[in-house]
Amino acid sequence: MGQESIKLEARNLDFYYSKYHALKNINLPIPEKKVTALIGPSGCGKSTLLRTFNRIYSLYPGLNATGEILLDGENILDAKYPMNRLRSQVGMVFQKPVPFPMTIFENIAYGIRHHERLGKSEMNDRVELALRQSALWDEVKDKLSQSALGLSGGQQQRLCIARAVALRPSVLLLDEPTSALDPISTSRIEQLVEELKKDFTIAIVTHNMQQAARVSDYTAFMYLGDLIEHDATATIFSNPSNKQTEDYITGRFG
Ligand SMILES: Nc1ncnc2c1ncn2[C@@H]1O[C@H](COP(=O)(O)OP(=O)(O)OP(=O)(O)O)[C@@H](O)[C@H]1O
Repeated sequence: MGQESIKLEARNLDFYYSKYHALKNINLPIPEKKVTALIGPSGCGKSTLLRTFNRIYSLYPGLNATGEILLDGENILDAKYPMNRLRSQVGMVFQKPVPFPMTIFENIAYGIRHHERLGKSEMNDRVELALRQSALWDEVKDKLSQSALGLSGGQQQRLCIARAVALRPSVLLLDEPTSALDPISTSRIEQLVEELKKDFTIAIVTHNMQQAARVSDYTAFMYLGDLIEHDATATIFSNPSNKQTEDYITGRFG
């Protein structure tokens, strides 16, 4: 690891789906304003780990995390950590873009209203900024009052990113954000991730190793609920220390 400051950090993190032990003693620092990729074969726990970072699992009974996840040094797993604050600090974007069945403008404004009261012109500015930050503004500025469902898949995914950044989080979690998209839309999202890391700390789950190599600064390789290796992306892809990591990145399994 370099000298970056650590924004988010899993410490001795275990996670259970009822009795199933899905994450085993995970220790992972996520440096600020960098991209950290989580990779590993299907079922290794990448999405589970990403979801613990915003405690989304706490919506479901029977799921349990132990250990700590520190966000700016505060443990977000602590029941006293306010969920509202967590939701505004840590934004999430899912695999399949799911815009709300509303106008493009309302898709962004809706979430903002849950957290803040803004006047009309302030709201307009915030919506515009979010759309600019997501590289969507030029394509939608003349149709903000049209339904978001009329956008292409790639545009819908950038709208979902806009919806997340509109709440001004410090961390963005991206769960296989391009796996439902064509190559051109994928490449736009990858460029966007490069831009977004100037303002946000990003963790991205991807099953696409070329994507991890292209977009991330750090890569964590997981296998069967264990974090096997975590290092600078260049090191993981050129000189991994662990044999399992090497086998995975060279395509020998997974
Ligand atoms: N809601 C759930 N209830 C029970 N077990 C679950 C649940 N969700 C995931 N699991 C199990 O936890 C393990 C990790 O799943 P997870 O989705 O985190 O893996 P992943 O690495 O993201 O896989 P993929 O690349 O296929 O999405 C798997 O064995 C999975 O079957």
